[in-house]
Amino acid sequence: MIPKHSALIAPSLLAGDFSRAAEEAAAVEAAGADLLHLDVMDGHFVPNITFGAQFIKALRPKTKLFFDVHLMVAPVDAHLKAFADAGADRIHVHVEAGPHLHRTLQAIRDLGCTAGVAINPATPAVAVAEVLDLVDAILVMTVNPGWGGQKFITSTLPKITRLREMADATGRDIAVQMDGGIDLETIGPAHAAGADRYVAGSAIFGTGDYARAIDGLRRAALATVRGTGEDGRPDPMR
Ligand SMILES: O=C(CO)[C@H](O)[C@H](O)COP(=O)(O)O
Repeated sequence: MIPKHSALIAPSLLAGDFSRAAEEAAAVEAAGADLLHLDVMDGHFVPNITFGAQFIKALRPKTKLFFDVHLMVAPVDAHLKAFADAGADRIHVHVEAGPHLHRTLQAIRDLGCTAGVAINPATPAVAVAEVLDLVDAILVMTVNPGWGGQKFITSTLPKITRLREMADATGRDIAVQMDGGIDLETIGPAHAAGADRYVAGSAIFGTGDYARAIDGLRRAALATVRGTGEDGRPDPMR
């Protein structure tokens, strides 16, 4: 398969310095990031606890980056409005978080955000088939959610291709977004499999040069696409 899609880079603040969160957000914006990925963990759906809507609201005036909010939270419905009010542009919820995914995705849209459905490594692609009309992105977990700095699970690659095919079959422009263990080695195979946007924490915030890291990831992805003239920076709102 030759992906026709470009490569957007979404630094995950999870790997940044929380004591300087606003500076970190501004720094990746200046370094050429396409989106800012914000990982909200509840200590229940996943073992770790990070931050909530108040934190995101405080960050909102500090950067113009698209806020790509990943809720690893169950149950989630009662919290959606707080994240929309805080300034989320897209809210991803997990297919595994239940109990009424269709209602949850509709609620996100009714709040004025775009919706993404996140899918864990052990969950088959077909689990999202009935909600594709409600989402603008599929967030494919390429690690088990809960922590940054984990190893990319290569057995997720065939699922990326299946999800790309399912997304394209809708005739709508649905992003297929990788999350976890993305680095210079893994981004190429993920892109070749059909992904078009990439969450990267350690591979950006773990370096001393964010611009070089972001540019390197984008180039490494696009290098796998034969004949592309794309610059990798289309509209992140889609
Ligand atoms: O959702 C996540 C973990 O649940 C993180 O976004 C993800 O792990 C990114 O971090 P890294 O690039 O360091 O793997």
